[in-house]
Amino acid sequence: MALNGKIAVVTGAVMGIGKAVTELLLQNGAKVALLDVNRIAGESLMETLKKQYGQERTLLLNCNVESDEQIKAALQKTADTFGGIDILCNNAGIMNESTWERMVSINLMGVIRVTYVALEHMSKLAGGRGGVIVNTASLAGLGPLLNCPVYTATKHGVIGFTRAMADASTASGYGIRVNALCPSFVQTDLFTNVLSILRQSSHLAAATHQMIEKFGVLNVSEVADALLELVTDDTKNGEALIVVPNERNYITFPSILK
Ligand SMILES: NC(=O)c1ccc[n+]([C@@H]2O[C@H](COP(=O)([O-])OP(=O)(O)OC[C@H]3O[C@@H](n4cnc5c(N)ncnc54)[C@H](O)[C@@H]3O)[C@@H](O)[C@H]2O)c1
Ligand SMILES: CCCCC/C=C\C=C\[C@H](O)C/C=C\C/C=C\CCCC(=O)O
Repeated sequence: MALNGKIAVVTGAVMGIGKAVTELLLQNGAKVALLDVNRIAGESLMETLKKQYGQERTLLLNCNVESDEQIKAALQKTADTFGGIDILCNNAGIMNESTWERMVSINLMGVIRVTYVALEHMSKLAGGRGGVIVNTASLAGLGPLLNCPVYTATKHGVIGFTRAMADASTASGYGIRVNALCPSFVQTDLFTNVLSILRQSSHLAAATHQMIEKFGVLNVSEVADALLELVTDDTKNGEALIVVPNERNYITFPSILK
C-alpha cells in the first residue's frame, strides 16, 4: 500500500511509539488522526506537526480507548474530516499490574473496541475501501514477562485477536489486512516508569534485568519503521513481527489443523 493521501488513525498517538508512528506516517504522505487522553502533550505535539506538515493533515481527538462513545465519535470525526479511514494503528497501552483490570480494558479490550468501530468505516462489506490494521502487541505477546502476568496475557490476547480477525477478513471479504507488531523493550516513558518501580521492589527484578540485557532496548524509530513494513507490504496478513535491536523476524505459528 502506498501511503500518499491515505488516512490513518493512531491510538496512544502523542507519546512514545505512537508519536514516532504518527510522524513516520506523515513523512510518507498520510493524513493522521491522533487519538489520545493526554491533551497537554497532544496540543503541544500538534503545534509542531502543523508547522512541519501543514494545517490540514492532522487531527487531534480526545479519545479514551475504554469508551465506546468516544471511539465512535473520534472515528466518525476522522471520516467526516478526511474522507474515510484506510489505516488503523491500535497502539494505546499501559503497564500497571496493580490496576490490572484497567490494563485489560485498555491493552486488550481497547484494541477490540476500536477495531470493531473501525470496521464500520473500513470494511468493504460496510461500504469502506478496505485497508490495514496494525496492533502494537509486544514480545510479551509471544512469551512470558515473568513479573507482568496480566500484561503478558493482554498482549497474547492481542495477537490471538489479530490472527482471528485476519482470517475472518480473508474469509468474509473485508479487504482489510490485520497484523501485530511485537517489539522487545523500547525506550519510552512506559519503559522508564516501570523500570523505576522495579528497581525498588520485586524479587523478580534481577531476572527482568537479565531479559533487558539479552534483548536490548529499541528506540522508537526502529519500532515505527517495522510498523510501516506491516502497513505497506500487501502480502502481510495475520502476521506477528518480532522487533529487537537490529533484527526483525516473522513468527511461524504451529499449525494444528493440518
Ligand atoms: N515501551 C516498551 O518497552 C514497549 C514494548 C513493547 C510494546 N509496547 C507497547 O507499545 C504501546 C505504546 O507504548 P509506549 O511505550 O509508547 O507507551 P507510552 O506510555 O510512552 O505512550 C502511550 C500513549 O498511550 C496513551 N494512552 C494511554 N492510555 C490510553 C487510553 N486509555 N486511551 C487512549 N490513549 C491512551 C498515552 O497517553 C500515551 O500517549 C503499548 O501498547 C505498549 O504496551 C511498549
Ligand atoms: C517488568 C517489566 C520491566 C520493564 C519492561 C517495561 C516495558 C516493556 C514492555 C514490553 O512490552 C515487554 C517487552 C518484552 C518482553 C520480553 C520478553 C518476553 C518473552 C520472553 C521469552 O519468550 O522468554
